[in-house]
Amino acid sequence: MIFGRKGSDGASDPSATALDDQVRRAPKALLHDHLDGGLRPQTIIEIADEIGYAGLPATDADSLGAWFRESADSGSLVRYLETFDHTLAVMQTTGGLRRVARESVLDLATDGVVYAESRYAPEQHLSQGLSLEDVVEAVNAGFREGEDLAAQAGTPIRVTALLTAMRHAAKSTEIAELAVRYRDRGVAGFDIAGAEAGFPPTRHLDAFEYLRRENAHFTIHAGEAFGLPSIWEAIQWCGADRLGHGVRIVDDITVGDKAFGEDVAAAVSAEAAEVHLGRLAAYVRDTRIPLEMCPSSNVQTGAAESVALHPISLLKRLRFRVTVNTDNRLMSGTSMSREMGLLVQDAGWTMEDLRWVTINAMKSAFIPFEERLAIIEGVVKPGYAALSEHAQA
Ligand SMILES: O=c1[nH]cnc2c1ncn2[C@@H]1O[C@H](CO)[C@@H](O)[C@H]1O
Ligand SMILES: [Zn+2]
Repeated sequence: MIFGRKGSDGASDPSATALDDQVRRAPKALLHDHLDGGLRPQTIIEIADEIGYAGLPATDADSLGAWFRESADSGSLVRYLETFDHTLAVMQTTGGLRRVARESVLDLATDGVVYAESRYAPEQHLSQGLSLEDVVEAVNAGFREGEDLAAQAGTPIRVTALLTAMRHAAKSTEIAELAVRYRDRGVAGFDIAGAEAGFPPTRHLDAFEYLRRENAHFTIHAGEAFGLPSIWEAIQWCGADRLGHGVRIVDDITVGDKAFGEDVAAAVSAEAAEVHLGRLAAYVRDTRIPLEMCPSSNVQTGAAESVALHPISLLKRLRFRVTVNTDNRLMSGTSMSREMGLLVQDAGWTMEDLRWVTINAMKSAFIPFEERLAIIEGVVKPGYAALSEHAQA
């Protein structure tokens, strides 16, 4: 049982197990997953041992995994981000990067993910003397190894990298240039991440203008810890193709005569007819800007109250271009199956909803159109069709 559901008598609920199984077997697409937020605890321990890093807060895998989940649970994005010090510490060598990249592909493939964009900030992996190019090439090598092993295991997956620049730093143009240099070699786009408040995306306008001139793709973490101005800048000043999180777009949505936040429980279950979109929310929906939503992560950083009350359910009903993502599998103790299972269990989603968000994600991917279409038509649709035939049999 993936999600740990129990029936009211404490025994396993067989229908829940069947559903878990369906969700796990469904083909899944993932646009927002941080490479440095998805390590196996045991790997962190082993690499730390090899390189002599003595700073880990625990020395057995279970306690270390629990430490990450609990420390990330503070309700503050800034504190959440502090936990990355330990994962970054073991990702400073080509061997470490390659292993982490390979294992992340295998873990995603085992979970039924068929397409993933994995992001990381090359500038955070230079402390032991690697160059930016060394970092990208080590990660790419790990991704290719992971893809080969996953294909051999009968769980094929396509993985591509997004290069992130840290929003508090001043390397975004350099990283954008790196992303363009590697765009035909395993890198599909660019992102900015890190603490949001006080670091608006317009600080990095040069990088975004350069990427647009180069016909390159980028997403921006916006509307997570900070609200509408951040989303507006990301779209209207920077020209983001997609929004990382974007949950706070609901600040521009009213239900009846109330703001979304005034009565969240009523708002998430509102009928479309009662809902009014402000100009920015309408723009995001009209222009089909993809929202990379990460339910568990948002609950941990305080951007949402719970999965049941997460704005994603209203946004889905209003037919925004919603996608479901993991963000940081280690810090949230999660997987794509778990995020989707929670939406089913806590927010009433159906398998049809999961199929819809998966197609949304593939439509919004940064790989070329024909390759996206091949995965939608050749993998996602047949995979869901097989599941429903199996369920009816
Ligand atoms: O949810 C998030 N919001 C903002 N930044 C994040 C989030 N998750 C991870 N990172 C940041 O992105 C870097 C590169 O992967 C991570 O090191 C972390 O600092
Ligand atoms: Zn993120």
